[in-house]
Amino acid sequence: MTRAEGERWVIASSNAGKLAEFRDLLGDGGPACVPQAELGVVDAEETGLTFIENALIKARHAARATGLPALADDSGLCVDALDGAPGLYSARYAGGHGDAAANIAKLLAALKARPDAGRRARFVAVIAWLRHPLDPQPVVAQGVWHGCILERPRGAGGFGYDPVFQPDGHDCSAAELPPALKNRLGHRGQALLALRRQLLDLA
Ligand SMILES: O=c1nc[nH]c2c1ncn2[C@H]1C[C@H](O)[C@@H](COP(=O)(O)OP(=O)(O)OP(=O)(O)O)O1
Ligand SMILES: [Mg+2]
Repeated sequence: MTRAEGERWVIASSNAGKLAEFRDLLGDGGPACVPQAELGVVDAEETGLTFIENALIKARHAARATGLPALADDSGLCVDALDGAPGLYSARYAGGHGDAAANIAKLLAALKARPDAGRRARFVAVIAWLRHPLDPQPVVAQGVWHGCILERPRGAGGFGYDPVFQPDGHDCSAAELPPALKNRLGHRGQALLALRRQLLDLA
């Protein structure tokens, strides 16, 4: 990212997989990006009804708690045959928060015996950046990654639903892709690229 040298942003996420991707995607030379937990920020309550609302809620919460510009990601997996579920509730699909194995088991059960056409899905990430908690002009960008849901998990990389998501154009799961390739192709990488373009336009 290209903002003033010496600047610090808080990354408003507690998800280790996302934080690792942000670290790689944001790279060196931009603002120092500090995960919210390192600054003592606890998770915001995700009360929104859309990815955009939740991304803004998380960014505003971290900006308020730290006094720093804040970057947040709200993301999820939307499955066509399930009318877009688990969607906004991807992290808590099976009840507890962030239990990837339980979430995957519930998803595979919901899609049991579905033919290929019913297994179309997309990852969606909305990233919001706020200068301060009352910033009236947040910068917001979305990324989408299309694919389908596999019949069983494959691979040990990535996080969340990656082992059951086969991106279009690839013969493997997202958890089997080299991390740099997932970052370049994936919803989060696409959203960050779009955000970066907007920030450059504002500079
Ligand atoms: O690249 C991904 N690969 C696999 N799974 C993914 C991905 N991106 C989002 N997902 C799924 C799992 C995650 O748990 C949920 C997001 O929920 P979401 O509330 O945005 O994140 P979270 O609660 O895990 O962390 P936080 O809110 O602190 O950023 O969607
Ligand atoms: Mg969350």
